[in-house]
Amino acid sequence: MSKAGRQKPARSKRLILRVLVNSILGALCLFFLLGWYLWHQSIVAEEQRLATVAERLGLEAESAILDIRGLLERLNRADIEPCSDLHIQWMQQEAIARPYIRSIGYWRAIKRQCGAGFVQGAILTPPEASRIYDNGVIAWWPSPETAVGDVELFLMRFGDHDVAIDPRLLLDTTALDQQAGLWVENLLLVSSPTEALLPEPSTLEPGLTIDSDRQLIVSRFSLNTVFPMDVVAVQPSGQLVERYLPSLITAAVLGILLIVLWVLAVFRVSQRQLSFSAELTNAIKNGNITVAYQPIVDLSTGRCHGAEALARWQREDGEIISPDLFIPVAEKSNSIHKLTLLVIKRVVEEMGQLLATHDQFSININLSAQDLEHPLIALELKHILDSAKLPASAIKFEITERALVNHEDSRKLISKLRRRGHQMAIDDFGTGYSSLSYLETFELDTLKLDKAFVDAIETHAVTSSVIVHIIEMAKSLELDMVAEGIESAHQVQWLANNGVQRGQGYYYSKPLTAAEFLKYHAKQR
Ligand SMILES: Nc1nc2c(ncn2[C@@H]2O[C@@H]3COP(=O)(O)O[C@H]4[C@@H](O)[C@H](n5cnc6c(=O)[nH]c(N)nc65)O[C@@H]4COP(=O)(O)O[C@H]3[C@H]2O)c(=O)[nH]1
Repeated sequence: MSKAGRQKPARSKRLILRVLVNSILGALCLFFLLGWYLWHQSIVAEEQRLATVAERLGLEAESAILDIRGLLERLNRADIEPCSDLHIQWMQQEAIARPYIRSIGYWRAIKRQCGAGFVQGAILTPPEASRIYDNGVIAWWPSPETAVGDVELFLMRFGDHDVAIDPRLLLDTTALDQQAGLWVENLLLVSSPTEALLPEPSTLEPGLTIDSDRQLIVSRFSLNTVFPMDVVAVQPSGQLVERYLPSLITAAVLGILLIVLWVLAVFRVSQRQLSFSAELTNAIKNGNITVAYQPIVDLSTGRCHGAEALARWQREDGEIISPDLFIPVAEKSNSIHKLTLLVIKRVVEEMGQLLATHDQFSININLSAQDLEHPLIALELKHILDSAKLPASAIKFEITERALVNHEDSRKLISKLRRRGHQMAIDDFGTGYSSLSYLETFELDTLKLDKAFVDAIETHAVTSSVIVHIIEMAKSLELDMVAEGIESAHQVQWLANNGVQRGQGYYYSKPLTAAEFLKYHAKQR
């Protein structure tokens, strides 16, 4: 093996490196994008959590105030002797049923006459009210004058009754790790914890605010049923990091692990593919491609009139690779043109003598789509045949339907080659997308019936009826027909009866080496 053959080409190393760098960059982009998305989602979830806390606390406070107002209305409406035993007993029951009510009192004009609850009697007689609302509610903000023990109560009077509320119990922050406060008209009624430094609601927009100076997320929830109330809940934004850091670290570790696995997989696959492709390029460069010949036989006489040249690649380790595998790789790596030229040269070397002495004998060579677009192929072919003094009729070309897709280039080359005397066959017809009208626009001589249709002869497969149509079509286009993949005498009979002139297949012979084929041909005489 040549030195060039042993060395992995620098080009493929560069390609692997490029694929690796690209896949690492791609994976990193994905990683950071995903990280950013997760982080963003965590912030949104956290903000949502805080907003929900503020809303829940606000709604609970509001429901207590509404409940109190309803109770006061009921007490006012009751037809009962004020400050009678029954009245006091009723107020007592209502007071102890609600944890936030310290006392319920009965007023006449500006004086509390009697009361019940934890603070009994008429002791709560604070001076001037803080607010008188249009809805009839009169409020006293918590102050030393409303204090009972060390708790300053919030008084709310409606009609002849009032209620002393322990504001601490309007804000249930049990099991919360946020700080919160309840305001009635910009007056802080209660906060939890008591020493919490909370921003005034008037300084905040309703909803969420990020206080980046103090590194806080703040949520304000406002209500205005009985009187204006606000709940402000606060949490340090650092808590977010604390809460989500462990799961983010786990995700990052998993992500890095996946990236490593992904890059390794990409590396292995590209290394395999590129080394396969590089190995093939070397094999073509070093001429390590052989040609097998499969006889093409006249179906009625059984005589061999030609052969199809089929490329073979035997790797270093002796493994024979099917052309179905390496032809697409050669096409992708742009070495198909060199491969085609190599096959043409081999055919001329190995079959030149036979072709020169048998003017009815010809060899079919496959052209790929890229060959039809190559600007030099016609020139190079002419040069090879002229050097061997062979006429153009000695070589026929097979093109697949796929190769006809880029039809302008294909049409030009087909026309040029035919003018020189080469015959053109369409291969694998019926397996692609050609229609009859499309086919008509090309100058062709032969139609090769694909093995799939031959296999289906006289079976119930759908393809068995298609072959009849393809044969009719070939006849109407005046194309010769060669059937591929014949494996039985029955198929030969059927094809011959239906007007197919020639065929190839294991029934006659498998593809042979050059020496075997020359022997096979010699026996025909
Ligand atoms: N089971 C079965 N198979 C049969 C029978 N008779 C022939 N074959 C196989 O069918 C394929 C016929 O070649 P194709 O249709 O041109 O299909 C060819 C052709 O399209 C492509 N190919 C082969 N050599 C070249 C080449 O030099 N250049 C290009 N561009 N393509 C090539 O590779 C394809 C596969 O080639 P191969 O593997 O050699 O496979 C060959 C042949 O070995 C049969 O009775 N039974």
